[in-house]
Amino acid sequence: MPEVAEVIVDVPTMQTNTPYSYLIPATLTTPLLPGMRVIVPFGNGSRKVQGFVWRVHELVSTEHELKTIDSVMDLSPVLNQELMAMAEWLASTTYAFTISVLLTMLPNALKAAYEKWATPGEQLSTATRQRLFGDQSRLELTDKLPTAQFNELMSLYRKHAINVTYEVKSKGHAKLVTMVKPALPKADLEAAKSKLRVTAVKQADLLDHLMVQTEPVSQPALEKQLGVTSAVIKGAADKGWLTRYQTEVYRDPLSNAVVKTQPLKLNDAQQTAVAAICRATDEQQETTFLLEGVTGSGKTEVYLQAIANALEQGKNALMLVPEISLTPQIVGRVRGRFGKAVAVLHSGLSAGERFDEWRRIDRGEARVVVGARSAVFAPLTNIGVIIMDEEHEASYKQDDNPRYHARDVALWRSRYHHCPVVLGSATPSLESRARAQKNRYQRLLLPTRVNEQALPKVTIVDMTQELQQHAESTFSTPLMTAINDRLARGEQSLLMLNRRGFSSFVMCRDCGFVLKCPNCDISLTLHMDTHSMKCHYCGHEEPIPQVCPNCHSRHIRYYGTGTQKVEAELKQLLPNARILRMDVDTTRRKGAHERLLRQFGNHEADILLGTQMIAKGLDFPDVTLVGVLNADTALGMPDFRSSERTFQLLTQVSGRAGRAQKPGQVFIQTYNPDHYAIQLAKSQDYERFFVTEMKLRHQGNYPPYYFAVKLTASDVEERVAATAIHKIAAELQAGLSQHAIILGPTPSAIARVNKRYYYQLVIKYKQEPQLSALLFKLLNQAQKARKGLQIAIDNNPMSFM
Ligand SMILES: Nc1ncnc2c1ncn2[C@@H]1O[C@H](COP(=O)(O)OP(=O)(O)OP(=O)(O)O)[C@@H](O)[C@H]1O
Ligand SMILES: [Zn+2]
Ligand SMILES: [Zn+2]
Repeated sequence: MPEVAEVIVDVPTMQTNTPYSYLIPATLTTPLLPGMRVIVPFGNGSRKVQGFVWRVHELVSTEHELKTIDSVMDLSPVLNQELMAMAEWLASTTYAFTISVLLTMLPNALKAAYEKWATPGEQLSTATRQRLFGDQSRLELTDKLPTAQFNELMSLYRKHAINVTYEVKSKGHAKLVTMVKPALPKADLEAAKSKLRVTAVKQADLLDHLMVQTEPVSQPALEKQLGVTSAVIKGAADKGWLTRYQTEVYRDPLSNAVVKTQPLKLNDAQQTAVAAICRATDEQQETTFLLEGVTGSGKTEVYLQAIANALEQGKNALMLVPEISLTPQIVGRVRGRFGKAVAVLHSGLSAGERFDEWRRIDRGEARVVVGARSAVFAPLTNIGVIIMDEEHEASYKQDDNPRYHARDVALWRSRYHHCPVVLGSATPSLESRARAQKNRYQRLLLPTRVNEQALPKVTIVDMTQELQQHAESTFSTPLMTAINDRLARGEQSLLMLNRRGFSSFVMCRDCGFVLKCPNCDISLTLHMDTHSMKCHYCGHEEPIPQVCPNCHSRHIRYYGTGTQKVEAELKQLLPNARILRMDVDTTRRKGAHERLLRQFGNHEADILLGTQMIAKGLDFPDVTLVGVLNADTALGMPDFRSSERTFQLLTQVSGRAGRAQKPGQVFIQTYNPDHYAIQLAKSQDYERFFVTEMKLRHQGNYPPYYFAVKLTASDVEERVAATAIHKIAAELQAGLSQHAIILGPTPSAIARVNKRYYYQLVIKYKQEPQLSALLFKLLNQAQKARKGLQIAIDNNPMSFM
């Protein structure tokens, strides 16, 4: 009986959740399973696309004239049963298309790259053919072709004078290394050596080595060890002395040696927490724990011992941390405890490294996975515990399709594997803390720092008063005094510049003109390192203007407080201090982040000046001072979460001070000294903040009291986007209950990005059983209504902006 595969195809311009059916070729000998990648013909003509087998069924009589699968890319599924089941759930809860969910789960190396090839058609004249193709039978259509040639080929294509074919290329490839082993017994090698000319020293060395070599070694290692060239090895292979073969090796992203560590003796609170988590692992309970521990309370040690227990039970463990490349310290700690059993997944790896780590997990060779957001899709089986460090971090939510939150995926996997999840933080998200209040999550507390060290003393500096004394300075007198004290004592300081929504720009003093991006409604940012103006949204770049483009005045000035500018000011104030700067510019190169932290850890600098990057996870014993240069930037955002963000950030960064023997001190510079988020960050009183903020959320009908969905319509024509969002608003009004609240429609906070206009609305609701179906209906309608109009749905958005 012929079989049919239902395939989710990868056609970006034609989004659909419906699988397409294809005949499975009778010649295929291995079974075709869900989760395997295939190449299938699509549409008219010879276009080929990649797809994922979704289901397989027997051919039924109603299915005729099905196309046949072209080829199968995998011998076994690249997405296992768990991930395929999850994809269906994730697509429906994030309002994403199944294909984008499937692709998100895979490492980049397994995503298809498409190549376009042009071949001459029948109607093409010989002269044109000769001019365009020369002696070649086909040409690859890439943007590397000269524009004129590319355009000519395209117009010929429209006239059917040439054909265009698509080919699917898989980028994933294993790294191979040549191995060498002796091919003859010792006596024969001995005999070969005796026949050598006396001048053949290298060959003699090689034979000596082969006589004692017991294990295969890699050819490059052997060449290096004996100081011979590859020609010598090849010659030896030709003579039959040795055998060479290729074997697969993994690219190791963490070649640096790590120090092996032993479990620490836990304090009572840690002990209670570890015991509760271990019991849930052992009894296969899907408990969600909220591990609420002040900064420096030893949460990491709790994670490590919970993981150790899972491994002892023969199970595996998943540990999520925010933006892992930013916290090499944490990776070091996990590796130090579990060594080679650890795989690391994060965006700082090369595609090849990531692919190799992924395969080590897939093959069961790595038993502990540490990674950032997308590591939540690691193909780990038999999970015994899932850990999510700094669970309140916004980076766990993906702000692109599919707009998933890693916490939701972690909870789904815990139900699938019947294992506990540990959500850890010094400042839990309001949502999680509220669930603990209702006993949906089990709360575990680490109320004090290890060794009973006190939390650092926090001083609030009122910048409105400071400003009256010395107008131009970023640094207040008390903070400057404290920094000088640290320099005198040989202790270290962290200085944080809060850069969210805040950067250097150029303004004309005569007419007030601000240089803006031609594609987006946002001012361009000044970058001194590249001497250019850049758009942070679309990447547009242009030279720094010398005269005002508007009034031609020469009085054009730099504004704002970029980290570079603050660094320059600091150097002037403290010429003898050694300063390291950490921001997007100084950490762009691979490994730069790690290097900066290592230098700081080795006391090669007195001051680490950085953006939010330095706020979390760092554990340096000699840091006794933390300075926050501008606490207010997040507070100024018109968003319901701005107080929560501010409180979290200030508490986290304060927690970097005084973590070992020496007590810590913190200075927070602010223009809103009386704001409750700043006052409560001063006392580092999370529980009071929780109660205060919950009251306000209750009054304003905000999450976690209400659920929220944000809808955005965008188009290259403003009118189209605006009409679409108003139409959607009307349908929602009609389809939802009276209790649902719709905010908007309004233009989005940044109304134009990359030449597209954005309009949005937010739905707040408590219970709307119809909502999900209605949203899917609206999504499909809009997609059909006009090509290019895009509707994005963000379920539980991180912000309403
Ligand atoms: N039981 C223990 N005995 C001795 N030292 C410990 C113990 N537990 C943890 N520590 C040490 O205390 C320090 C702080 O611990 P850790 O970094 O895990 O805190 P944390 O709770 O994750 O803090 P943060 O939220 O600020 O990142 C670390 O240097 C760690 O090695
Ligand atoms: Zn732009
Ligand atoms: Zn001007």
